Amino acid sequence: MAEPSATETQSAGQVSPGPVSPGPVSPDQGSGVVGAVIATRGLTKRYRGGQLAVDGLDLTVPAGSVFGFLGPNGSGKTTTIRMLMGLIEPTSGTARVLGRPMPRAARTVLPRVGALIEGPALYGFLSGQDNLLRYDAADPTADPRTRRERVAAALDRVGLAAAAGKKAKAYSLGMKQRLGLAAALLQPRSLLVLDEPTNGLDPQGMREIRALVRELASDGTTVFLSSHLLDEIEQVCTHAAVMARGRLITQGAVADLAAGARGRLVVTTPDTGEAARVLKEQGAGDVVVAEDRVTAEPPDRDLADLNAALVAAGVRVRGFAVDRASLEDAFVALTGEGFDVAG
Ligand SMILES: Nc1ncnc2c1ncn2[C@@H]1O[C@H](COP(=O)(O)OP(=O)(O)OP(=O)(O)O)[C@@H](O)[C@H]1O
Repeated sequence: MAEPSATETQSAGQVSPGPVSPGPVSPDQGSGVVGAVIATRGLTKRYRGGQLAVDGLDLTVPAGSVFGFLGPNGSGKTTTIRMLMGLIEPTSGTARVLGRPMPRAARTVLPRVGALIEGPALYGFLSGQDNLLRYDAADPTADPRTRRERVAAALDRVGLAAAAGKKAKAYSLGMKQRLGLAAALLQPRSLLVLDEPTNGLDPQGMREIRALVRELASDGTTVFLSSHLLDEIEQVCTHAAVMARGRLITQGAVADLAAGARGRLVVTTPDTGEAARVLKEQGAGDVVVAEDRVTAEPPDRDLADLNAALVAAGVRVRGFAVDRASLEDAFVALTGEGFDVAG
């Protein structure tokens, strides 16, 4: 299968339902992982130029999760999503979505999947409502007699009912993204796949989309969303997988991933210079002084001894705490490098 060009990928922004009636699809059927909505084994993509974009990916997305697919730009997220959606063929390995192999079962699977990939393809000169009517009309399985109700319900679901008659070109970026989500929600979906849904949005737009994702997930729809923003994943997702350079670094419940890493030690003191010296002497790593605080990676020993050493050296300790570990700490601990986000 030929690789779609950038423009083809854009026009595939909404994966329109295929002509085949979906029929019952059990999420765990044949995936080998009970309850997995997405399961990949050794999934690999090498582009024609030789670029190894995805390398032996074993991904398991539990049913009902809000699953964050996290990684810096270029780590292989979009390539993975394009393989999951049957837009490109893997070089090797397998991908099952809703229990069926992709891309082979695309016509059966895609009607159950709402997708928003690389931004929605919208007609600016049409109203939000008319855009959705067109999307719905392009779906051969959609009953024209109930089209208006479906469109109204989708607009309502994403909070655009009041702006339904406004031309899409007058929408803010956040509203455009919400309209894209409404298009993905015209039919009942078992899975929503959102590629960087908050990319390019201002903080208000980001909040809107995050709130909407949480709400969509609350009715049990599995949501798979990619992001290069660690805090976004922490705020929205129940589960996450972390990618770096095409490889899976870790995956699991967000709480477990962060718990696997130690947070930073924070010492508040007027004697920062002396505190930094003692912390280094005691084996703390990456000691940083900022105003009246010294932060460091805690050494692998009882922190009570560390505090005692500070006090014994005459450091007046106002505060001594270990910050809650974040996913970023987990990423740094796992890869030995910072979560470098370009753009
Ligand atoms: N069509 C293509 N042909 C050749 N190389 C590609 C192609 N698409 C992506 N790549 C390369 O594959 C690697 C992974 O890219 P991919 O777009 O999947 O990453 P990503 O994590 O989604 O990043 P971004 O958020 O920037 O899209 C990158 O090095 C990229 O340059």
